[in-house]
Amino acid sequence: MSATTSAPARARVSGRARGLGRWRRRRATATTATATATGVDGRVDDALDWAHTTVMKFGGSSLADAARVREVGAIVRSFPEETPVVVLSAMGKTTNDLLRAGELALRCDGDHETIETMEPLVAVRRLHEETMAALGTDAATAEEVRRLLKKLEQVCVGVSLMQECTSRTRALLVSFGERMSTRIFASYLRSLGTAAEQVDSIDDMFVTDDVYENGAVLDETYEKIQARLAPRPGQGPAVRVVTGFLGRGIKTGAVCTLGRGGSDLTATVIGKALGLEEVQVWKDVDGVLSADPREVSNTVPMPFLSFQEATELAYFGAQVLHPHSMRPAMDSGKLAVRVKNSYNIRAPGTVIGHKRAEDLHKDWLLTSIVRKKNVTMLDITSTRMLGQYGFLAKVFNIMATNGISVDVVATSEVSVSLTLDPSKLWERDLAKEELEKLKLDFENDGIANVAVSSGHSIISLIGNVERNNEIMERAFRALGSKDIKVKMVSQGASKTNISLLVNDSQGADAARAIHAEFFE
Ligand SMILES: Nc1ncnc2c1ncn2[C@@H]1O[C@H](COP(=O)(O)OP(=O)(O)O)[C@@H](O)[C@H]1O
Ligand SMILES: N[C@@H](CC(=O)OP(=O)(O)O)C(=O)O
Repeated sequence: MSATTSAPARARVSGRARGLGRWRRRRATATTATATATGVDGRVDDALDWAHTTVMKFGGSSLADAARVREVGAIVRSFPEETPVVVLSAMGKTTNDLLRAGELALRCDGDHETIETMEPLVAVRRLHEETMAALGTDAATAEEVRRLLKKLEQVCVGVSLMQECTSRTRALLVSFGERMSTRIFASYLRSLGTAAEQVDSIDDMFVTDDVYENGAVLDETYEKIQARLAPRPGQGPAVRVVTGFLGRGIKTGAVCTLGRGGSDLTATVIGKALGLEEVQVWKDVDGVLSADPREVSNTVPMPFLSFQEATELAYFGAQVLHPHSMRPAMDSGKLAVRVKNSYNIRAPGTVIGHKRAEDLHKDWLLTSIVRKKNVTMLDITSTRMLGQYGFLAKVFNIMATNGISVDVVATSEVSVSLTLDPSKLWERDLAKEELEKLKLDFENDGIANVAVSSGHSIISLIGNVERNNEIMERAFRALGSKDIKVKMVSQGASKTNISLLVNDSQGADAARAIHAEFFE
């Protein structure tokens, strides 16, 4: 990475370096991985050395506008001894705007002018134009970004003419966000004298199955990343600025996303592919917090989380991490994930790894409280007699044939209560249809009677396996004091997570009461 730094940037970076000093010194000795990589021609190349590579992911919250892009540039350049791979999400709320543009286009009649002036498209264009103007983006990049903006408009015209916005189209629409942010950022780094190259992850790199808006990353991706990011003979090191969130479907060749928040997963997949020891995920909070800060005040950051805790937390609804993003790190055996705050770079952040460090948190009880809203519960009661075997097998078989995933389960011999993953039921009509079919499947087979109720919250308590009795006792005391009724309790075999079901209307109060009991 080039050492050329403008005066203001240098001042900022050196100020920060004091705060980052200890962490960086430790990183310098820790990051000595030498990966065995496969070359472009498929040859295994033992000489490839990723020792000076790190992966840094910045989400939309870190890239809200030109000022934030400058800050992110300063962070990237404050690791002069390394050549990072930078993974970026779309700027600010661009992904949401692009989805809204698709929806609105459906209500237009294909008229170019109406599409061009649609509010979400105007917002996307304005944000990217203003950012480029403020950063002095080079002419070639600005032209490329404008070409993308034009193409985006054409896709919206297509949606309004065809009068359909399919999952495949939505994936294509949102891809413009990451394709623009990475180009603008790479150009900005170059303008500061840092060699940088934009890389499209949809361009022979991330291969997914063909689930357009929630693609699973396929194994061939790992070799492709090594080939794509390998240093090129005769070229000096350059920061690679890679689009997060995106891949290409293996059969259709269509642009696919890795699901909302999927750039975290892009980063850990790259970290595993390059055999690294740490991936940094930069957010707008001081790490993984004890609860959602938008709902609970006085939250505190967790210094350490195990992969299992982080996965449970993400799966049960904490927006801070993508639910699948821990898997590549877990599989790699040596990769840790560090969550840092791009707005407060001195905060140590959260390290997510295999082992809880002995000296941290000896007395820890509860790690985090997560609330998942809008949950539907099924109460399934067997119509057969006690002792009937195979009841649960039949229940889960019916769930599987209906393609509905289950979150939390509590059973007795003749009945089972379970909650359904709300992401599966996000369209109202579909939810109704799916639920009715599900009920019929149970009742037609004469297996069970089903009662469906919605509007629940799952409060998940991620905590210390050894001290579950204490967690339960104190949580129930806190809920009791606020008169909050618990409708279902479930504790997984892993015991990392205790789940309590309450009414949505009491969900936020429940999270606050439990948080106050354990953290305040
Ligand atoms: N337990 C939690 N810890 C930290 N942040 C959380 C938690 N639960 C919810 N959040 C929210 O997640 C946000 C960060 O995630 P996200 O918006 O996806 O970041 P980014 O866009 O930078 O990837 C925070 O601003 C915070 O409001
Ligand atoms: N831009 C995508 C992908 C992503 O990871 O975003 P973020 O890092 O801002 O959560 C989204 O909004 O889902």
